[in-house]
Amino acid sequence: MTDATYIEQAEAKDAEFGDYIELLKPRVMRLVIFTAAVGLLVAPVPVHPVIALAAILCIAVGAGASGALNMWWDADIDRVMGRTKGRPIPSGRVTEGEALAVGLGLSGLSVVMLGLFANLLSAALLAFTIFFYAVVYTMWLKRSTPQNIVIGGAAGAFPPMIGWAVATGGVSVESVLMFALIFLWTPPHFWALALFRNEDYVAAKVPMMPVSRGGRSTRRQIFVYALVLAPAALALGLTEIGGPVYGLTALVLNAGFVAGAWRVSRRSGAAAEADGFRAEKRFFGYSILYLFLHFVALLADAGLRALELAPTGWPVLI
Ligand code: HEM
Ligand SMILES: CC(C)=CCC/C(C)=C/CC/C(C)=C/COP(=O)(O)OP(=O)(O)O
Repeated sequence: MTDATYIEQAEAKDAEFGDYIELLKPRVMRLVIFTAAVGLLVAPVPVHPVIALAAILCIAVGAGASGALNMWWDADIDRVMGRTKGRPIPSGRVTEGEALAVGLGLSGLSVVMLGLFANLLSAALLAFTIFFYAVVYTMWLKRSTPQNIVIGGAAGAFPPMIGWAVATGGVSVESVLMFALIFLWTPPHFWALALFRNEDYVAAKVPMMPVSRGGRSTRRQIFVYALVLAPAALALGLTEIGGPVYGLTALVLNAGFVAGAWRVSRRSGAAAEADGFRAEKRFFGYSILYLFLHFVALLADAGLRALELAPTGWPVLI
């Protein structure tokens, strides 16, 4: 065998592994995993670092597995949409059978391992989250109602609650508010993208809000969700895991989010088309930063408390 053949084989093998990783939707899931990790780390019960790492790995594998199941079921519509037609199944690099096997295998493995490393509640929540995204959202709601991502978005909101359950073995006001933060954030996050990817969803006949109810209604709803999201985000700052960093961060970020949503809500479809959906694209990018920084701020306040540089809770600001 020549050197060139060796190199070709090595490259083909690497590419194959990369395709399986792509099935796990790593770009979206990294923020999901981060929120789960923060849920675990800010809980008022210390977790042994090895258990914490193992649990976060299990949640990451479970999240990836649910992504593979989503890609298996959605292969037909992914083939039609410009954004997704290069994915491993539509482009023929991974078969549907392989994606299903990866999805089911990793789902089972992640749930069992989390049960062994942590506790039953967190494993049950992980199993329910995978089921909710892969079955309730992907197989049922996504193709049947414009409220698909409102209800289905709950799946993306569970991870910090799973992290919290790993540490505490329970559910609390704090974990419910972290859930609410992501749950209420999901519609503005996704509909901003759906506005500038509308043609994809029309072609694939997926009844996303802009397809079913039109741009005007979607823009108005983005603003309404931003208004409801702000108090929920601020309320998290009033709990035991809130603190000065979170309080100030949430104030600034929510003012920006409401302002951005207002701007999007005031634009006509024609104006958006004319400038290439600049405001919608910016708002979508900002939505990701928004969620990331809320969880960074929670982590920072937990750090301050651990160093005994801040008392617990909101009163520190007053
Ligand atoms: C039902 C709920 C959700 C829907 C329908 C949704 C939809 C999407 C879509 C279609 C994209 C574009 C992805 C691409 O270009 O391939 C995206 C991007 C993204 N989403 Fe969401 N999302 C949801 C929930 C979440 C949640 C819960 C998180 C994190 C906690 C999240 C984090 C992200 C991130 C980080 C990106 C950017 C990925 C990149 O860098 O390309 N999403 N989302
Ligand atoms: C722990 C665990 C199981 C976490 C799961 C978290 C979760 C449900 C994240 C959802 C984020 C996501 C990739 C939505 C895409 O929806 P889509 O399928 O409509 O988007 P697509 O068109 O890009 O496939």
